[in-house]
Amino acid sequence: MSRGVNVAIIGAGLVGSAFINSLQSLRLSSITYNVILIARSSKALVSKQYTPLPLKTWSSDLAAASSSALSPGDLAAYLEKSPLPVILVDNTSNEALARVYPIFLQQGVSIATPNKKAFSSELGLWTAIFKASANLTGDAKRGLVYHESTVGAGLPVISTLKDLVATGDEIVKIEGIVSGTLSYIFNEFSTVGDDEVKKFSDVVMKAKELGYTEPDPREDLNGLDVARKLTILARLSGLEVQSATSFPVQSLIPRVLESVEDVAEFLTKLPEYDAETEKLRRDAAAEGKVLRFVGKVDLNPGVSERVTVGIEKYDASHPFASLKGSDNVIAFHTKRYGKNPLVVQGAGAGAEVTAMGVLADVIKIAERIAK
Ligand SMILES: NC(=O)C1=CN([C@@H]2O[C@H](COP(=O)(O)OP(=O)(O)OC[C@H]3O[C@@H](n4cnc5c(N)ncnc54)[C@H](OP(=O)(O)O)[C@@H]3O)[C@@H](O)[C@H]2O)C=CC1
Ligand SMILES: N[C@@H](CC=O)C(=O)O
Ligand code: NA
Repeated sequence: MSRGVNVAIIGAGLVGSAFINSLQSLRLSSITYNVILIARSSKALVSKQYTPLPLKTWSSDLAAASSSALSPGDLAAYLEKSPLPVILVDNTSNEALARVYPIFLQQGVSIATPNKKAFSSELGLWTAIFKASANLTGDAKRGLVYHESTVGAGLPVISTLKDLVATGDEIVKIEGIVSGTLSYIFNEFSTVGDDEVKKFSDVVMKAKELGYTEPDPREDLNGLDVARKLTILARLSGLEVQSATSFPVQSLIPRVLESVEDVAEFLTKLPEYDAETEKLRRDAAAEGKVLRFVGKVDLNPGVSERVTVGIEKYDASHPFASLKGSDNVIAFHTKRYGKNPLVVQGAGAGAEVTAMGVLADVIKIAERIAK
């Protein structure tokens, strides 16, 4: 007899839509995935009897839905009564939802998510999440939490790091380009040869159009998105990083625009400050170098700043200089791998590759909990 899980999907934007489409085309699965809830910020489709929602028409059904989005409390009450094990798929970047993960996990709801907020806010939330989960406790009444797409989208970054640590390897240093947006921006803006010089603000707009940026692109430009990812990598490596703002992070937001509240106004004004980034690009080019936005976790003894995030200059011959598109590259320097780091590279942003990571997590959870 086939086993099944119920799936509740919060967030149906770029990643959420791609996730629902990928879920529909799942093949060769012995597990049935019943979607019982799909919500965006103002609307929700909810199956009151926990029967599967029809997925072919989900988008128009959601647009026509009369229910407003559920509060985290109402969502928890609804999921608690599910007759099958439940996986909550959080495809938002909402912090309030991330903060109630411990409650969902305690009541047995598992979570798969690309939302970095839960894992990169204060250390207490990270600890509460894993204490409440079955990941650490092994308590089958609790939920599991998987978050591969929080770093490097669908690239196997989190799973690789967890495997290294679980098998007793020692992390020495992790170094990489972990923002699809900033990778794309600098790969286009600061190129080897620099034949055709592009405006920084034009490339930012293009990255937004391509769906690489956070819902608010300033979270990419101010370095916070990279800082959040580095916080996650550092914590998984054993460093008790207090928060994503507890180490040096370089921002690319012009100081004068820091106080602008509205995103649209910010993007309209950004071209007025192109000269600042253009100078950085030209100075690097004069040394035969390119600019790249890099994050590092350094566990070598004696290093004072364990985690750093910012612009670095690289020779044209360096592997970071020849990255393409939104590619991420993450080098794991470990005791076992010695002088040649384990390197993971490929598209690190975009709806399809991010949804792939989330769906792979959902499958891993379902294989453990389906009934
Ligand atoms: N895009 C990418 O390449 C990658 C994204 N991620 C992460 O994936 C997540 C989603 O990103 P993306 O799809 O690009 O973002 P979008 O802005 O396209 O989608 C976000 C969705 O979340 C919904 N939402 C926000 N708050 C709530 C809420 N309180 N209740 C219900 N729904 C809510 C929005 O509703 P509404 O439609 O009404 O606005 C929207 O549908 C983010 O955490 C991001 O960091 C991770 C890796 C790569
Ligand atoms: N905005 C992020 C999306 C993935 O986390 C990025 O550009 O990498
Ligand atoms: Na990943």
